[in-house]
Amino acid sequence: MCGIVGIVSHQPVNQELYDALTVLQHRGQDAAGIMTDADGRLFLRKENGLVRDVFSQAHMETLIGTMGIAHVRYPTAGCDSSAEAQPFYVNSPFGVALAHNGNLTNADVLKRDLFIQDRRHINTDSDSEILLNVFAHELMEQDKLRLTAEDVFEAVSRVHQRCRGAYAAVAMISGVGMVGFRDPHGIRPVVYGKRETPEGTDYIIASESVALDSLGYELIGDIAPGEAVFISTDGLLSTRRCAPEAQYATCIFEYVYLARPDSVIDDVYVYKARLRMGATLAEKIRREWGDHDIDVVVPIPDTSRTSAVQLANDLDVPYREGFIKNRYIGRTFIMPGQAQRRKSVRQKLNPIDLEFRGKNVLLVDDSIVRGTTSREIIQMARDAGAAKVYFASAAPPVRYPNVYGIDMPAASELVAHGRTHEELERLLGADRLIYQDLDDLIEAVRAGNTNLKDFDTSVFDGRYPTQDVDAEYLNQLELFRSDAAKDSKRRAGQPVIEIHNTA
Ligand SMILES: O=P(O)(O)OC[C@H]1O[C@H](OP(=O)(O)OP(=O)(O)O)[C@H](O)[C@@H]1O
Ligand SMILES: NC(=O)CC[C@H](N)C(=O)O
Ligand SMILES: [Mg+2]
Repeated sequence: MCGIVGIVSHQPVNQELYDALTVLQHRGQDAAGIMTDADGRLFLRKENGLVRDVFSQAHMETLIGTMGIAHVRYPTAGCDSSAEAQPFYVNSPFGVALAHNGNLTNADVLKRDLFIQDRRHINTDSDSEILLNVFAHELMEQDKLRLTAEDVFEAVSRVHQRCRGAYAAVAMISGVGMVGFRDPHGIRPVVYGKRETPEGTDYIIASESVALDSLGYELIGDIAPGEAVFISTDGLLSTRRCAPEAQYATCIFEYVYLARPDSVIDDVYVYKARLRMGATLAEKIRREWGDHDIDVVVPIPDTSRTSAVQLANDLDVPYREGFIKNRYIGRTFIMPGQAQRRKSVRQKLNPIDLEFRGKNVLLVDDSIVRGTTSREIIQMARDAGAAKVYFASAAPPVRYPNVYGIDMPAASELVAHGRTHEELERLLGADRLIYQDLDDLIEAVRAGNTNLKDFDTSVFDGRYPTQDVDAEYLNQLELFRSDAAKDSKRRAGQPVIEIHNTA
């Protein structure tokens, strides 16, 4: 999923970009980067690691300038080398840098076209470097010595014509300004906002509204599907719809798990959507299991808490924090490699056995993907003395790969893929397993904004809104990006020679 942010300010932007990245850390834990522009000179620091580890005091002091973009990465293409950390940069035209959240589904074709038609060089396997080069090429095609907002919008329109898949991006054109754009399905979120200062208006573009809240910016709105927002270096903002056929198909998994609950995406409060998920799940339990014998509802921290509170409330059953989370362990789902994920669940969560002993416990999670968390947790609840362990998921079974910026490339790694409900119950070791229905999930989100007609629900129903994902594409993806394929690459231990322009 990745987190992106860009700021055009009247003050140095280094600290604000850093602070925004820490607030977006939940979107990517593998690498982080900041690039700033000070009067036409660009400064870049990017490296693998968490935000707090990547930037030292010395780096921060060197990242000067009043315009900049930044990124936290969770890889979905290429590899996890620091050479593919973002922002990416090309020197022509004018010097362009880009940070991308999402995943292109026609990266191979684009890469070939860039080489053969556009005579551009791509140096990594990252689709984001491809996106940058398509954008830079189309800017070049405007053939202007001084680019205007209209020229930038034209280039974005051409990007929409050439690129397929998911992309929420922020790009900086040295000496010209900053542009944020979102693919015509609006699959990944991106918002923009402003802050009035005595020197003038500062602008921000970011993956989630929580970044604006924490920096004191006021939300102007979401960048709509196919829309672009341009802020010139002298602080003028303009927007344009750059794709005629644009229509919302926001990734519904953002509301289930990816986004922070205190963010608002496409006018829907993520927190309220999660409360409604808990309510519909409670309704389903009452409908199908009227004589349930649940003594206590226990969430699996962190993300499921919001749904679990509402579920417990509606069932009129006590809600208890039976698992304590180690606050120094990050999100396990977005960690690379299954071995690390499995180990992290045990390090991350520890039961308070008082809450389990002799009780019928309903554990609640936001989703079951590979089944890493649920399998471990159910066993931990039993070890802690639970009489019965039931398990509820606020999302339907995840059965299909994601191709739009979540690293779930292989159906075979998804625990619900090709398994019946009973098989899953047995495999996870639950006395009863309850999944949210897809229609209920959609309604739980749509209730916040009834203008949202469609969502990207591909991980639940295999319906890919970009309509270019077929069995052949998914087979290739599994071949190259499954855990096994990535592990064997890592084991091969090939050294990576990087291109950096840091001091
Ligand atoms: O079935 P799985 O493959 O285990 O994936 C699902 C789990 O992963 C996520 O938790 P994570 O620890 O990443 O983050 P959280 O602290 O935000 O809940 C999610 O909230 C589920 O608990
Ligand atoms: N999760 C994402 O948004 C990833 C962005 C891009 N595809 C990368 O791998 O770096
Ligand atoms: Mg979790």
